[in-house]
Amino acid sequence: MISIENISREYRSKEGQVRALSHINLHVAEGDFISLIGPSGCGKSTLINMIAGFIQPTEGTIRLNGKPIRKPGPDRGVVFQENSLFPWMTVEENMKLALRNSRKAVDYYLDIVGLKGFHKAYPHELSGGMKQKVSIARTLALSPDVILMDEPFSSLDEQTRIQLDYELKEIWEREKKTIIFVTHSIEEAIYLSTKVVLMTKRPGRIQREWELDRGKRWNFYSPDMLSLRKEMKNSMDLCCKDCKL
Ligand SMILES: Nc1ncnc2c1ncn2[C@@H]1O[C@H](COP(=O)(O)OP(=O)(O)OP(=O)(O)O)[C@@H](O)[C@H]1O
Repeated sequence: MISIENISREYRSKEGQVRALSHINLHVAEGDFISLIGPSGCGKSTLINMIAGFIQPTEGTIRLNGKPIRKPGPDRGVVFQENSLFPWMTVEENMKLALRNSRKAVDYYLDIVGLKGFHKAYPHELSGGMKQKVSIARTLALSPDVILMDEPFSSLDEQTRIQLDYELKEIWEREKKTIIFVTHSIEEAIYLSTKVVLMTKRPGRIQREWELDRGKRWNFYSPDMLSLRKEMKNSMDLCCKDCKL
């Protein structure tokens, strides 16, 4: 579905050229849940922003269903870390912006994220987790081919994040979505993904990929989670001795 072919990206800044990503190759199949992990500044957001079409690669091509990505489009939905709702609009109004006023679709997708009955609430009346659920509902309602999520739960407390991870996994399974997800949490990546991709420190390259069992029910504190976490952490320490995740 998505083919990332030999992508590199440089930025021009006051300090000169910054090479953020170098020769990234990755294939995402329909129904995959891919998590990108790696040290701060390794280019995870850069990669997501290129798939979204917000920025262009310096070298290489990204294709969606065979066509090169040149700009943003409705075939890709993006969920950001926070603050993507208009504060002066109710939940329903925020969603209708995306949905061209379909009340039925608002009801359907609010129900999916467990926010039935919150139509008339304003963002300031919702918790952080609920706001992120509205952002997810709005993105789902657009029926994109792929959903790009850049640290969507990182501003939430741990308990809420674990709850939203659980709900996102249910939604992904039920709605059969393709998701690319950026996180700093190895456990979250293992819990959610069909594939975890570890990137090196800048310039970001792919260090290692782990294919995970699609149907597995992970427990955050079970021995298999802890041993895989350790393996991933060791790989990361090897590729960037002085970085922290
Ligand atoms: N607009 C820009 N201009 C110049 N440099 C940039 C720009 N955007 C990103 N960079 C640099 O590119 C590198 C990759 O940044 P990016 O935000 O993609 O990393 P990241 O892995 O998502 O980081 P984090 O985990 O901290 O969110 C960083 O060194 C960053 O400083």
